Amino acid sequence: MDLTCTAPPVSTSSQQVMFMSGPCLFSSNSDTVQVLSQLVFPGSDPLYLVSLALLCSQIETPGGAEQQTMRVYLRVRPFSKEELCDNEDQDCVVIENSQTVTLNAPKGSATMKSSEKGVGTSLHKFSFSQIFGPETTQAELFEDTVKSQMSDFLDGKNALIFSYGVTNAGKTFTIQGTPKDPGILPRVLDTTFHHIEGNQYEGMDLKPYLRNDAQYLDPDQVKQERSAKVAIFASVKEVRASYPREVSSSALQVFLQFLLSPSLVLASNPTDTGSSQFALWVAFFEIYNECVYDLLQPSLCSKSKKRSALRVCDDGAGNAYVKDLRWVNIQHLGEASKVLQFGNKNRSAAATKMNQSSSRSHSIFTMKLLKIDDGTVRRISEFSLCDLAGSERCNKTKTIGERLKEAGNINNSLLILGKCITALRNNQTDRMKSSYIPFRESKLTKLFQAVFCGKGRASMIVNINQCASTYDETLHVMKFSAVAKQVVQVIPDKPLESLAPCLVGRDGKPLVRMIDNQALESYLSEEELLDEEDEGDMSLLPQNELVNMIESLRTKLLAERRKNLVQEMEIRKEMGDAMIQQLMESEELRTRQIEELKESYQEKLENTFEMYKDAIKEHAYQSAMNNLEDDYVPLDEFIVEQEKVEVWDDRFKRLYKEKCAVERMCEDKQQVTRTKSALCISLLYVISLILLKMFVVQLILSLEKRLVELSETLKKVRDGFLEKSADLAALQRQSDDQVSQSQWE
Ligand SMILES: Nc1ncnc2c1ncn2[C@@H]1O[C@H](COP(=O)(O)OP(=O)(O)OP(=O)(O)O)[C@@H](O)[C@H]1O
Repeated sequence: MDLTCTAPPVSTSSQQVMFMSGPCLFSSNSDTVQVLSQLVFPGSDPLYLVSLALLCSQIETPGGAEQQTMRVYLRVRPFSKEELCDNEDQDCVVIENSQTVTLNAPKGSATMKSSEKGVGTSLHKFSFSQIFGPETTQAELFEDTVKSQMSDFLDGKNALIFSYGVTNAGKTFTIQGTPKDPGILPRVLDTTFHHIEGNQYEGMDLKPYLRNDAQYLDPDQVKQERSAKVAIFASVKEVRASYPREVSSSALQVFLQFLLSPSLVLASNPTDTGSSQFALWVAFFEIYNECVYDLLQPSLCSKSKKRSALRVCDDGAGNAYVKDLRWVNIQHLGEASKVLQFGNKNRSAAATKMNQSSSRSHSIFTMKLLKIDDGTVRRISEFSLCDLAGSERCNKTKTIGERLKEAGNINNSLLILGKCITALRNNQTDRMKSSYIPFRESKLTKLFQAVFCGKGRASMIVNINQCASTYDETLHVMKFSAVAKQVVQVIPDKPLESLAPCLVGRDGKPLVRMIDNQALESYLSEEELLDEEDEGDMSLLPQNELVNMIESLRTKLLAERRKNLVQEMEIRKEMGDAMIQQLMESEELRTRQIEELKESYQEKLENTFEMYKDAIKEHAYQSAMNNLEDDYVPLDEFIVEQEKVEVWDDRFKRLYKEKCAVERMCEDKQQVTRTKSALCISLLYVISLILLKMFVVQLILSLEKRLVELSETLKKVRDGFLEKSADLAALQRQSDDQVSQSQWE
């Protein structure tokens, strides 16, 4: 019986809530799970609750939902010639059997150094769902890994494959391959087209909307879709024309031949498509530095335009989707290859513009298969292939500036992915413990939360190389994958056909919706229906029994509430611890980054200095070379010139000699002059001496004369004195005589 209703503005998932919460699907224990999971992931959708309930309450899976650990495959790529020349082959990776591999630390690796110090071991053993050695072909890998997910996708279930590994380990080769050796993605497309062949919906008026719904397009919108598609394909033609003809055409031919080759179609019987029709829509985007960029936006090709980041939004039912992402309807394999080429071209163009290598971003190619019956979308299944960025850590890579930021973001999103996987695993192993799962902390995990939580099957292909130089990083990748391998996934065995997507119109408002009652019944398990009957019986019980039952239920409820409270407190504490831990880790990371930044600046400075030195040397050399070119003369002219130079040289020498002679003469003359002068000076000196002597003699003579005169004068004075004295004496005597006479008298 078909149930027709005018759907209220709610999404598919909110209708799932109705299905779940009607009959008593969960035991009291699983009710706890529901409360808890709403605490941990507010808005998480009920299908996830089913999976969590299965994990936590150990109850049998209703309707036979399948539980299995996540499939983790290992692919070891062969050595390149250069790597062999560089002595990278040191038996680091030894494949023991199809599921076990041993890693031997090479000399000089950090692991070996730690083991020599007694910390850890140099030998590590890992097991995988399956190991693919260097000789594995792309076809073999596809057969043994993707096939089961491929059938899931065609049966209406979701699938996710992501390739993980260090840079240059072969992730892109595995996902996309090369034109001559196509990888998983072209093979998935090939198989899908083979499956829907003859039943393709050509209307292009039913398009994916939000995460799980579909939108009805009016003729104008269809026209817009067609012209956008034409623009993309036209641009791809231009790309092809820009390559040398023989290369582009032959490579493309091989790729298209591959795509069209029936031999590569899945060996399994394609599911019977009945009268249903199918539409395949694809999107291609990348996450770079925690920003989502659409790789199918034509504007990206123009050099001047800056590409704009898209938002990751919630559809209201806990499902993340990329808002305004371009979805392209593809009708055949040729179109698929063009879309892929266009996206890759955009990716490398953007990478060049931003000076990044494409391996620095996570690229995601998503296909949505719409199953359409009588113009109504019955179900939508999704297949995403995610080529993760290289997993190397920033302490190894010499990262500066933008590189550091990008390495930080890559490491962060991979770290969050790792944390989600670890938390999922922990929650599953210790069911009393519900750790916070940080899906919403990175765009990558936010987008794939639904798949991890039971809305599809995820598998991981771990790519490694065998190089000794990247051993430590490879070991890190292997440890991460060992955790991933333990995650249990709950995959509903039925397609979500009963939860038919909500069909919305141009304005995004829901249109009339059909619900297949048969599918609805098949979705509700026998147990659930029996529960409903039990509920009916209860009303017939006597009043006292009902009162008792209410009492016991109240007691149970109180006990549950108490338990919930304790668990909530534990969760809050764990979340707090996790946040503190994360803060400490990010602090440590920042410190390390600053240290590295310092080191790298130092190194950069030294390099720049060296560069300048080299440039100056180069410049000097170039100038010398240029001068050499400018001054070039033929040999004959050179000899003539040389002879002239010799003549001039002789002349010059002669002149030089003459000049020297003249100089010598001048010098002699000067010498004579100097001698003459010296003689004159001597003569003058002698004359002056003579004159001086004469003057002195004269002086002496005059002094002598004066002395004589003075002596004479003195003599005269003395004589005069003597005379006078004699006179005086005579006078004295006279006087005495006179006195004596007088006395006598
Ligand atoms: N299985 C393989 N067989 C042969 N060649 C391979 C294989 N895997 C990878 N290669 C080659 O190794 C090189 C590196 O591979 P690829 O570019 O896929 O690495 P990657 O991990 O995607 O690197 P990045 O993270 O930098 O994008 C390429 O030249 C590729 O062709």
